[in-house]
Amino acid sequence: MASATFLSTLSLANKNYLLLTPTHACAKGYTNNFRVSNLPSIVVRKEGSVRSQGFVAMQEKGGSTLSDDSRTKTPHVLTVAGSDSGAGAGIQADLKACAARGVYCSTVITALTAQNTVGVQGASNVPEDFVAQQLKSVLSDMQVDVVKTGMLPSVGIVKTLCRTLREYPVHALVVDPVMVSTSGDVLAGPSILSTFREELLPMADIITPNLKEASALLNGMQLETVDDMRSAARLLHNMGPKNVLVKGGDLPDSSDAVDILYNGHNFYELRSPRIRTRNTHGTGCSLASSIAAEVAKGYPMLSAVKVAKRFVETALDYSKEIVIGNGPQGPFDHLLRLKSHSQDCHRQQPFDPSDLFLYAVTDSRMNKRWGRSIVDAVKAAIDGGATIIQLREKDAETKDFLESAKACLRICRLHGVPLLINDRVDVAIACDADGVHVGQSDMPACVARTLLGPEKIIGVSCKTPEQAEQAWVDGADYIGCGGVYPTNTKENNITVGLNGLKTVCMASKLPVVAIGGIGVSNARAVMEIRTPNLKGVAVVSALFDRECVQTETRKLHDVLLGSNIGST
Ligand SMILES: Cc1ncc(COP(=O)(O)OP(=O)(O)O)c(N)n1
Ligand SMILES: Cc1ncsc1CCOP(=O)(O)O
Ligand SMILES: [Mg+2]
Repeated sequence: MASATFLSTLSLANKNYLLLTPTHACAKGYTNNFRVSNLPSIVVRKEGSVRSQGFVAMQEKGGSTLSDDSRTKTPHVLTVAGSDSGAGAGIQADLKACAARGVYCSTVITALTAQNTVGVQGASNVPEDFVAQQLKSVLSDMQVDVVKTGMLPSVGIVKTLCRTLREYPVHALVVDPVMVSTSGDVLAGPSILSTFREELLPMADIITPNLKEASALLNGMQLETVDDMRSAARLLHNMGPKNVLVKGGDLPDSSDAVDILYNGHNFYELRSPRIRTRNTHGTGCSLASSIAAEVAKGYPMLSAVKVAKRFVETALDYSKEIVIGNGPQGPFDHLLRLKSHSQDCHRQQPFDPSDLFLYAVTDSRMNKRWGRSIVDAVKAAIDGGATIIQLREKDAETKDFLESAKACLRICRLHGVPLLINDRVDVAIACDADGVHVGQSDMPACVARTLLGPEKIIGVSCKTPEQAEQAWVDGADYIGCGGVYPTNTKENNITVGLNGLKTVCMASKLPVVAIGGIGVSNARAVMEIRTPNLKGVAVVSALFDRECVQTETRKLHDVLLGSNIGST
């Protein structure tokens, strides 16, 4: 029994853990995973001088152990690097990469560079003692899991870093041996090489040189083939780092990007198609930071490198057309969003409840019956005055649905009409639709919100005030209430009538659109229930089970305008 050794219990992720001092743990020989009474496993590690003032608990996680304290389980990377005023590389890239990978990132700045997409116009080193002060501030206070290094512009700064890391050991050290910027400007001169070799590399868990850096560290060795990269990785490994990733991005005549990872036992050739883009500034920093982030989360090195490489490739691919700066090497977008924002047709307006005014909901069977494509149906509805479109394609194959959705989205964006997808949150994400509509037995709105993010529109079908309240709590933007009248479009649908609609409207904190059996003949009666949050009508058959969608939409539009309600 360990009852005499534990001081208290620690709650992490709703589980209780025993908390032991390093002294107790070591006295008991608890230097590895163990199980005490009915509490879950804990690993306790004896720490260096600063950490031993507190208690360091380490949660068992697939055999991998990372430090943590009782206040937070956030993985933490400290980047020690230079600032890039253009924000494509350096500290700024590291912060964005870590944020994108969901890891906290603190920063020690070693140099300021005046830099843009053209090149480096100036650089000013931070004094060594101030680098030391920054390191101490972070490492003496925060539980850093992984230190990642970038631009280390002087021998003194490298030595300061190594000294501080011996004083404040961390779980892992990722060294990106930055020497020359992508524009060809020197960021750390040759004088630094021997200190790298003798002091920093032996402490590293991984180093990530590109061909030029690997060659510089190996006294100018020529690196032109994948075999050369393997030889370089082996020679660099002899200098002491646990892993070496030689990046072959500059390898001539290769349609693939080939990197070689060597851990002293095995070589891994990591190949991926080369992404043709000018926006590659900061890829090295971002890759190293992403590796650090994955290691901080507890991944083994091979997985960390694979995930990091995939992340950077995806970001490059998403960003291949963005235009930032006039120089030859632009930055890329770590958060994978700039691409869609940069498109002229991106929906720029937030959700406007008045968009619910004339809500056209497509139906694949009706379109088939009338021999029209979904795209033609959507075009006609917009031409007739529809103010929002929902694709409700119950029978479509996913691949076809996605293609149609993309085509419809282009039309909707041209006309400033929001496009929502019924039921299929996956399709909405894949085509970057403006939102989704979900029913009571579809994906819960709160889950859809998590997947779609804060900006997308989410509608929920509600027949009762309780459901309307839940939709509000779940973060929906509007509710659809019906069937107001009997309908053949949706099987076994309960009709709530005008009274049911009114009851839900009165209770709802969200704007409401009425649905079910609504058309030219009864739309006015629906709008005349006169509750302020009833904003419009959603219609399927009265628009799409007709010969001319545009004419029917136009007629309904006129009726709604005539009712003069809900249009503001
Ligand atoms: C605007 C609007 N309101 C209600 C519905 C119905 O959604 P749901 O209850 O999920 O039923 P299906 O449409 O999926 O059969 C809707 N689609 N749109
Ligand atoms: C999808 C749906 N949800 C409640 S009623 C309904 C069908 C509406 O179709 P129609 O407008 O043809 O009655
Ligand atoms: Mg549904």
